[in-house]
Amino acid sequence: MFQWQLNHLDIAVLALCGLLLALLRSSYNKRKLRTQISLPPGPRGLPILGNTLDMLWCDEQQAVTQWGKQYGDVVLISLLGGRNVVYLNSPKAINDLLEKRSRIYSDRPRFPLVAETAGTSWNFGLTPYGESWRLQRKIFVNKFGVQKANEHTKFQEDSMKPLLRLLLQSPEQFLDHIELHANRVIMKVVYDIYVKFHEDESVASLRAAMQLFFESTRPISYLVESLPIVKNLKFLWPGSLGRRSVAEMRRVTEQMVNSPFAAAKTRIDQGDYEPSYVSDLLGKLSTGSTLNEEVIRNTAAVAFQAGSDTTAASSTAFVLAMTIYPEVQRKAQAEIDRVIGTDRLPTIQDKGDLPYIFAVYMETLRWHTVLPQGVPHCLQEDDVYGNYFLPSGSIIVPNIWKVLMGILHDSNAYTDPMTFKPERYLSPDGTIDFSVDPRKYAFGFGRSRICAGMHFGENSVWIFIARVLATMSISHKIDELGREIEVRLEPTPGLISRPFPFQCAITPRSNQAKDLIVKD
Ligand code: HEM
Repeated sequence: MFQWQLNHLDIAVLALCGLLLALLRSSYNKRKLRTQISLPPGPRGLPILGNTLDMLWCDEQQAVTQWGKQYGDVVLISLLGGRNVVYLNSPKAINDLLEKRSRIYSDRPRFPLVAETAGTSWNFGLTPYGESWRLQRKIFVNKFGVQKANEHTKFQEDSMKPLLRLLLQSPEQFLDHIELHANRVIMKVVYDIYVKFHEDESVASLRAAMQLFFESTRPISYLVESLPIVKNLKFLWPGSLGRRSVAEMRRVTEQMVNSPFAAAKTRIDQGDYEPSYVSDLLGKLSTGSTLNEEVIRNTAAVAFQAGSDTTAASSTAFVLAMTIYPEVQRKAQAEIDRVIGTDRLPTIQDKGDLPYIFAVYMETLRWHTVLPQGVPHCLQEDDVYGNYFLPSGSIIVPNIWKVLMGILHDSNAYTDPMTFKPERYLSPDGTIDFSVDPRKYAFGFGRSRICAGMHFGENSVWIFIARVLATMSISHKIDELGREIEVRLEPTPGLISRPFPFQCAITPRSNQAKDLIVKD
């Protein structure tokens, strides 16, 4: 009988043929897919320019939401140079792609104008999915993740008193006070620097760098990548960028990254410091470790940049909501009075006993979306979703605002979405119903890219809400003719959104509340 014995060479040749066949088949399948299925729908673009002009001269959030209504859950637009931007407009599309397929959806696109003006290499929140990002995120999460967030609560609580005192003294400047407070918390925890005033030198560089950052992340930035000549046509750059020299813009960011770190280090060297993110990590430096001073300095600056404006924006949105919805304020204060009493301030330990306050926090995150379009992700491989082909390299934008304003219509959870209604999260027995938790969207997506400071941020915003409610009454400001000054939620445009400045009246709830604020 015929017998065929395989030697090592035959096996190797067979394995190679198998591999080749598999590669050919996969490439054939991909080509077939490209021709058989179509790109997602989207607004018709111009030849060569694609939808570039739409992106330059429109309110992006409005345009994107309109496209969502017209074209559905997944919308694609193309930019000059062939770059595709895919908008995800439903919780299902976001979950299916950014969560379930996070392996290939966790990269970041290049931010060419940020790279030009501020540099991106120091900021792991903007760097590509890879080893360096992984290392820095790990270090960061070790200090700010769910396990560690509670280690910072003491300062988050203590810093509320100086804020409440400022609100007593000059309530009309509440927006500045909230910003000072947010900066103060993050600067103390990260660098052990106590920010004294709103205009304090230590945060001036952050303010200037954030302005740069907002302007550099506008849609025009992708044009710089598609058409490098735009780099030299500075009159096309958004906001103030065109009027400033690149060297000056770089200096601002370098100052934000370097100055507080240097100040913290000097104090540590002199032995005159309290523990902070920087001192803890500097204490762990050892030869041969992947941790080094540069990584500590850069990740500290990321916390400073990502953690200030976001918490200030949410806290401000809460004050606006309380101005417009006095009945919510009354209910929340009644819960605090009932559970905590009036002779002490709530602490983070009380969170679980105050479900209505937690519902107010959740509704604050939903009602005003701080990052309405998240931070863009980037697709690393060609992919197929339903009947759509999604090309590798596409910029993927989760339309968080649309989702938080429109999702779950079927379950009635987010009906009447423009109204601030904490009751949406409460079960009939008064406990929280987490099935419609807006945190699933407000903090971004994918185990690897979800907000790395969400637990810390939650504690900051929650304690702000609870202590302001415990001690202050927020209401409409009255004008000279005795009329209420009308206010409404109008979000500022940009990557990080705040409510546009508004007026309100903030007064102590009672003499007892005042005593709690004033006494040490
Ligand atoms: C209300 C407060 C906050 C909100 C709503 C918020 C929201 C977000 C969102 C939507 C993202 C994008 C996630 C994605 O790519 O899908 C993000 C990323 C990030 N956030 Fe937050 N954030 C908040 C507070 C903070 C705080 C306090 C810190 C730091 C202490 C922080 C640090 C970061 C970092 C480092 C990233 C980038 C993560 C990465 O790319 O690996 N955030 N945040």
